[in-house]
Amino acid sequence: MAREQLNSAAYSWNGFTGRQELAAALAGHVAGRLTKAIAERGTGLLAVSGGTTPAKFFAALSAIPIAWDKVIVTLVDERFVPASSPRSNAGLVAANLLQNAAKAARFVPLYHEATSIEDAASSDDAALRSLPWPLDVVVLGMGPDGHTASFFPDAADLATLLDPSSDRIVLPVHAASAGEPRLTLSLARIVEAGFIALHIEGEDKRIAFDGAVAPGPRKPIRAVLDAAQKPVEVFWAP
Ligand SMILES: O=C(O)[C@H](O)[C@@H](O)[C@H](O)[C@H](O)COP(=O)(O)O
Repeated sequence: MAREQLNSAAYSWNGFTGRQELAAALAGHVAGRLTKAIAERGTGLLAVSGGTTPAKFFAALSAIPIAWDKVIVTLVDERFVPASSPRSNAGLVAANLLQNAAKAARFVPLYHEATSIEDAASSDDAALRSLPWPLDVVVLGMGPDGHTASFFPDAADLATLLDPSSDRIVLPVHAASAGEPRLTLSLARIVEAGFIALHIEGEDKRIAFDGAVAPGPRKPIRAVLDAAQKPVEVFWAP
């Protein structure tokens, strides 16, 4: 269990001594919340982030024998690349999460060929409306710059991405620091989730998180903490 628990109104800190211990604990929490959702409403809706951090957590979660055939997995955000690209979050999820018991889950990707990122976001927005919102579980990552999802500090139209009253599900993102155009869930859909986990590892990210919650210029992760309807559960290991 967590070695260090600090609470505040906006988040609960769960510190672990090792990354494998964190992965097992986070996987257990997510599996439990999905099982509860399935019992309450017949399905569990999970959104996960990509990047380099989640692989151990995905592997641990994939092996837990819950009713995966009643789980829908989608992405918090996606790079505007096909699943075959090494940059693809859909590819990361396919290789690490949709394995073992979790192979039975339904996966809803964000990327598909389109003439522009705006067109892709609009068609995603229409297509994902049929999912059983709100999210039951969302697992966020965070960059050293305090971005989460694809809410990059230098994103054009960042205010639209962070609008807690938005009725959008998927939005397009243009941000020089992102590497390529992105598709992202809106903050509004993220903060209404039943369980919001923030999975970060390493001293650099702990320092970045501490900086984001301290007084000062508001970083995107702080916008999520401020708007979340329940405390965000932070899972951190060195
Ligand atoms: O597509 C992505 O990259 C993610 O969704 C993004 O929000 C990620 O969680 C952070 O950038 C942290 O990435 P790392 O895990 O690689 O540090």
